[in-house]
Amino acid sequence: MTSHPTTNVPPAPPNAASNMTLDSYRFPSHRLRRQQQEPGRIPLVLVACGSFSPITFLHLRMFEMANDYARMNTNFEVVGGYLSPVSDAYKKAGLAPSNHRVRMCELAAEETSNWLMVDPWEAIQREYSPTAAVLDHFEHEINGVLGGILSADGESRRPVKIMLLAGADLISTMSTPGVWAENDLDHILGSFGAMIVERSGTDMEDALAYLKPWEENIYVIQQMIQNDVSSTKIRLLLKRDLSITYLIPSPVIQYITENRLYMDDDAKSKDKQPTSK
Ligand SMILES: Nc1ncnc2c1ncn2[C@@H]1O[C@H](COP(=O)(O)OP(=O)(O)OP(=O)(O)O)[C@@H](O)[C@H]1O
Ligand SMILES: NC(=O)c1ccc[n+]([C@@H]2O[C@H](COP(=O)(O)O)[C@@H](O)[C@H]2O)c1
Repeated sequence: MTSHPTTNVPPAPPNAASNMTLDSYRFPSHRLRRQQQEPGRIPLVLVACGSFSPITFLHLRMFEMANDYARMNTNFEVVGGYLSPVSDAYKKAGLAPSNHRVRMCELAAEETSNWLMVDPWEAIQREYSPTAAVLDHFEHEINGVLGGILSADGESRRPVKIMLLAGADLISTMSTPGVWAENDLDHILGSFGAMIVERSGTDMEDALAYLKPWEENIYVIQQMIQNDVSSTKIRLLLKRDLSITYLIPSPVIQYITENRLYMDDDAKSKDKQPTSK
């Protein structure tokens, strides 16, 4: 008995993020709002950096929570949201090959949302890109190459604020010596800013204590419905041959099944070919 979908995952279109290489890379902007809808607000793009091995509903929920938070509590207008999977050079335990992680993020974004996108730029780099460099890349693409966004009255162009979207566990690593360069912290939290989703197991006050100099640029989002699904727990269930249905999007489950991901520790490093199914 299975509640998994039985149809095959569709192949990615040729111009999809998951088919891009360093040579063919183009910044995905198909869902980026090109004109503001609300005059007087500051246009905002949210960028979530992470392993996404695999992507879960909580990763997707973070964007919805941040969008609600921005609308209700700030003067920002969210005009786009990006998932930026880390490159294979990160070498974290449980990291499936980047082509698979990008495709899973793409399936999740395309199938469950009308505003989220996946940027494969970080994932396809041979070297690891620190988060500050990833945010610089978004700044360059959105405000440099695309020239920002058209104002609501259509009469001028405005720069878009780029902000990191992360869970509290990530922000708590910022006070761990040696994990983040001091300059990078200042660049991320001083120039860009961050929206932080609380996470059980992380004390928000402790996590923020070290980050006082930048507190005006840090927005803390409480989860009204606690969800502590994590990629680690999903991988654990898969290894034990237990169901992951209703924890991650069904096309992603289907993709994992078809590509036999997370079956054992070797599987992640062996199959580096993009799926052609
Ligand atoms: N349950 C959760 N609550 C709040 N934030 C979360 C949750 N799960 C993931 N995040 C955040 O999502 C971002 C991407 O994280 P990542 O892909 O490393 O996910 P993860 O589920 O924590 O992974 P792993 O279990 O492999 O360490 C991070 O900023 C992380 O803090
Ligand atoms: N120095 C840095 O820029 C730095 C340090 C730790 C984590 N990160 C980023 O945070 C994200 C999540 O990392 P973890 O899965 O290790 O929590 C990744 O995208 C990673 O690149 C960046």
